[in-house]
Amino acid sequence: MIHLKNLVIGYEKQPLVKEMNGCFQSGSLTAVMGLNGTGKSTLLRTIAQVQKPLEGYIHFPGFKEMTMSWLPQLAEVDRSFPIQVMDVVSMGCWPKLSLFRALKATHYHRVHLAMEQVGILDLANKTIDQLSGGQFQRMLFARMLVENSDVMLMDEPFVGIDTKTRDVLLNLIMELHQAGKTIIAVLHQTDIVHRYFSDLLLLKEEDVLWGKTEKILPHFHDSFRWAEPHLMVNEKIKLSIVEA
Ligand SMILES: Nc1ncnc2c1ncn2[C@@H]1O[C@H](COP(=O)(O)OP(=O)(O)OP(=O)(O)O)[C@@H](O)[C@H]1O
Repeated sequence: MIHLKNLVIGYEKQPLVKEMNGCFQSGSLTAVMGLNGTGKSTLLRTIAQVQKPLEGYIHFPGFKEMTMSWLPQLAEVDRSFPIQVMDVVSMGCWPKLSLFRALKATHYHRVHLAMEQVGILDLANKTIDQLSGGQFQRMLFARMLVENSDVMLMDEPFVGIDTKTRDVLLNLIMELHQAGKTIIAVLHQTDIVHRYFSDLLLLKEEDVLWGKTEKILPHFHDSFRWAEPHLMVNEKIKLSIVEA
């Protein structure tokens, strides 16, 4: 469980939203929504402990040795670095390796499997500057699969990618959820949140609403009447895992 207690997030002593209290249960699937600039990414960074809260704290009861991984926003990542796809995905093994220890056959097997799951095996030897947005996101997702952490934080996983990639990643998120991972994802797509995410944390100006999606989502529509049509995805999306 991830417990937020009187948590205030922000920068330079300026809070972004009201204090937060509540829990992400282990194995829960939570969407974080809100208008631009309300603090969604800041909340993820604070949970990941790369940023300090202004007030309050986060603790992790029930986890003995909790591991956490992070899927960054595509726009935040430097895509010009001269490195191959396979090397990026292999980085997912690093947190579990002691310093300077080489990858073993089992690690390579995991890397291979993850690239296969996201459909980028044929891109293994390409450098990352040769990838499309969707291929790049699949690669970052494969790295996260290799990390296999207890908690997975995803910052706008479906922005800047094609619908086919979105469906592949959404299927994998559902599989990870069924495997018991705790998933917290910043999302803008209300129909995906409505259909697939059981819990919703909604950041509104000066307010935080948190609970079951069916109760909270209508409040998002209140503040989002001007929702950008291109962010609303096709209702015909087919997900094998959900329909099985
Ligand atoms: N390092 C920083 N220092 C100061 N202010 C920052 C910093 N990073 C972000 N901010 C500001 O904090 C606010 C919240 O930013 P954040 O990226 O968390 O919002 P968001 O809800 O994720 O937005 P979006 O939907 O546009 O990604 C914004 O007004 C932003 O300009």
